[in-house]
Amino acid sequence: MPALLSLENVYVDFERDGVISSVLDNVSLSVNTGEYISIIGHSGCGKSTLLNVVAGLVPLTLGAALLGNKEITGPGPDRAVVFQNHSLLPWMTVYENVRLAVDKIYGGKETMSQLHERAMTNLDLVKMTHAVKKRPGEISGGMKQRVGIARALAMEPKVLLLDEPFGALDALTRGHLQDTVMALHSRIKATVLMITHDVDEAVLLADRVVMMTNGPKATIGKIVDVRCPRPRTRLSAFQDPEFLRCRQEIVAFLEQHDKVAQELTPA
Ligand SMILES: Nc1ncnc2c1ncn2[C@@H]1O[C@H](COP(=O)(O)OP(=O)(O)OP(=O)(O)O)[C@@H](O)[C@H]1O
Repeated sequence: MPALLSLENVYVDFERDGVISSVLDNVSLSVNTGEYISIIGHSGCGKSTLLNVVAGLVPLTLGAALLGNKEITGPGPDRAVVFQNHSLLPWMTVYENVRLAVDKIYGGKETMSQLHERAMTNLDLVKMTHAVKKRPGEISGGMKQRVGIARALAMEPKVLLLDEPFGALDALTRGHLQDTVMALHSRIKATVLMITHDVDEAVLLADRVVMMTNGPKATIGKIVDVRCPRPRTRLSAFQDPEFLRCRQEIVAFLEQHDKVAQELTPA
């Protein structure tokens, strides 16, 4: 089966005040339909840059990024991004925030009741129909992330891009949202690329964990296949030797690439 998404020898350089910095150096990755990929690596290595390449927000310096055999040349409705800091429009209700995305993509092609149905179905998927009339300022951080995910899902993207989607949440809310995303992934067979700093989260959710080397000139250092059976629960995963094997491999990789700790260790 051909890959849904392929990054082929991707290089990204940024230029600031005439100084060029090479952030990504020869990154290649193929992602199949329905796969859940976690991306982990030390701060500043280039994870968001990689995600932004797929989102079409960052141009490549060299190489190719293909989605369904078509070159990615800019943002498009086939890719939806959920950021860490929920980017809901504060003056709109929960419903209006989701409906806006629905109208943008399906407006003019579907009836009003179909558009309404789309917004409500996706709010129902993330269990937020009780708060449709509330504004973002009136709901919790976890709820805002749920709405952000509903808005992204409502676009029916080929790929869902999650940039540290649970990073700003407390542990309990984070756990609930991880469960929601796991359930959604198995239910709608979404293809997901998720950035996280949390090793357990990376393993729990993913089919493969992509580990990036430190920048500048970051690349993919290692990929771990997570063979824990699905559906997964936190409890079953944490007792699964396969989960622990993956966890150990990632922690070892991150420690090996931990520049800060190495700088702090006396010679
Ligand atoms: N538009 C840009 N122009 C110039 N430099 C940039 C730009 N975007 C990112 N960078 C630089 O590229 C490097 C990688 O940034 P990026 O945000 O991709 O890393 P990250 O791994 O996602 O970081 P974190 O884990 O801290 O969120 C950083 O040094 C950053 O300053």
